Amino acid sequence: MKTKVQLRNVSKKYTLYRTNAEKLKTMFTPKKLKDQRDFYALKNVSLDIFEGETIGVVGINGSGKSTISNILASVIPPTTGEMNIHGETSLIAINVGLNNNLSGYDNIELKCLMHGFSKKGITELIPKIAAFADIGDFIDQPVKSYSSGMKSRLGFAISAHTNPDILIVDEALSVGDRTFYQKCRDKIDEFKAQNKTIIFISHSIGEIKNISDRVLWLHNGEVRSFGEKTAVVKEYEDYIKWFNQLSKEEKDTHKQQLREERAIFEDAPAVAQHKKNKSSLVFWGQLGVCLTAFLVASYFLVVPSLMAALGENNDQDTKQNKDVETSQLENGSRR
Ligand SMILES: Nc1ncnc2c1ncn2[C@@H]1O[C@H](COP(=O)(O)OP(=O)(O)OP(=O)(O)O)[C@@H](O)[C@H]1O
Repeated sequence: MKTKVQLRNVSKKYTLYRTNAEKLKTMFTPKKLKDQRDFYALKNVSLDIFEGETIGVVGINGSGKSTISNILASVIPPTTGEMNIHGETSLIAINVGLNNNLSGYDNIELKCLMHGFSKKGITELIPKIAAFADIGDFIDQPVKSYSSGMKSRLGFAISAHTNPDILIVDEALSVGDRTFYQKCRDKIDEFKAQNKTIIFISHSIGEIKNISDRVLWLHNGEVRSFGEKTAVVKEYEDYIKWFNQLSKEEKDTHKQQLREERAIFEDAPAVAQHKKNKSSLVFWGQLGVCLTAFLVASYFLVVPSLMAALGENNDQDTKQNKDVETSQLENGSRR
C-alpha cells in the first residue's frame, strides 16, 4: 500500500500572551519563565495514512483536529517533527482558504490558479464549480457577505473540482443543509471510488462511522487511538460517557489535569537552563563581535594616524640631523 501521509513526532506549540504589549515585549527580550504560558496544540503525533483510505478524525473541542488538518494542508507549519505528504492536499474548512474580500468568481479563479490550472482550464471549470456550489447571484458578491453554509458550499465545490490527491474536510459539511450534504457525500464517494485519500473531521459520530475506513481519536493534542473504526469510536464514546457521569468538581479536576498535561511546564528547568545558556551565548557572541569591530576600526583609524605622526617625527628628526650636520660642516670649513 502506498503511503500518502507520514507524520513522525509532529508537535505544534503555541504561546498564550495576556496582552499585545506582552507579545511585543517577548519579541525583544528573552521571556522570563514565570511569564511563560506555552502549550501543545498537538503533541508528538506519529501516524501513516495510505492511498485510498478515508480517515475519520474525532475528539472533543480543542483536542487538535483543526490543527492537524491545517498542518497537513500546509496552512501552518509544525513546530517540531517530520512530515511527508505524497500528493496535493486540498482543505475544505468553514473559515479557511477563501479570501473574504474577493467575490465567489474571483476566489474560484485564484484557487484554480494556485492549483496550476491554465486560463482555458479555469474558464471551463468556473461554470461547473458555480453550478455545484449553487449559491445563485451571490457568486459575484464578496465572500464576506456569505453565510457559513454558502462559504462551505463554495469551498467544497472548488476543492472537489481541482482534483486533489488528498482531500481534507474539516467540519465543512456540518454547516450545509441536507441537500448540499447529500451532494458532498456523493462527491466523497466518487473520490473514494477513484482511490483518493480523504481525511474527514467531524463531531457527528454517525457521519464518521458511515464515511471512514479507520478512525483517529485525538485527545488533548495527542493520538489516543488510531485504527479500526468501530473499536476506536467505541473507545471515544466510552470516554464521553465516563466524562458525562462525573460530578461538576470531578469534571473540573479532570479538565485541570488535561490542561496541566498539555502545558509546557514539566521541562521548565531544562527550558530555563537552555534559555540561560542561549542568552549568555548570545551575550558573549555580541561582545565578541563588538570587540572585533572595535579592534578593526582602531587598526584602520588609529594606526594610519600613528604612522603619520611617527613619519612627521622622523622627518623632523632627519631635518634636525641634517641641520646639525650642516652646521658641523659649516663650522669645520670655517676652521
Ligand atoms: N493560533 C492559535 N494560537 C493559540 N492557540 C491556538 C491557536 N490555534 C489553536 N489553538 C489552540 O490549540 C488547541 C487545539 O485547537 P484546534 O482548533 O486544533 O482544536 P479542535 O479539536 O479542532 O477543536 P474544535 O472541535 O473546537 O474545532 C486549542 O486549545 C486551541 O485553543
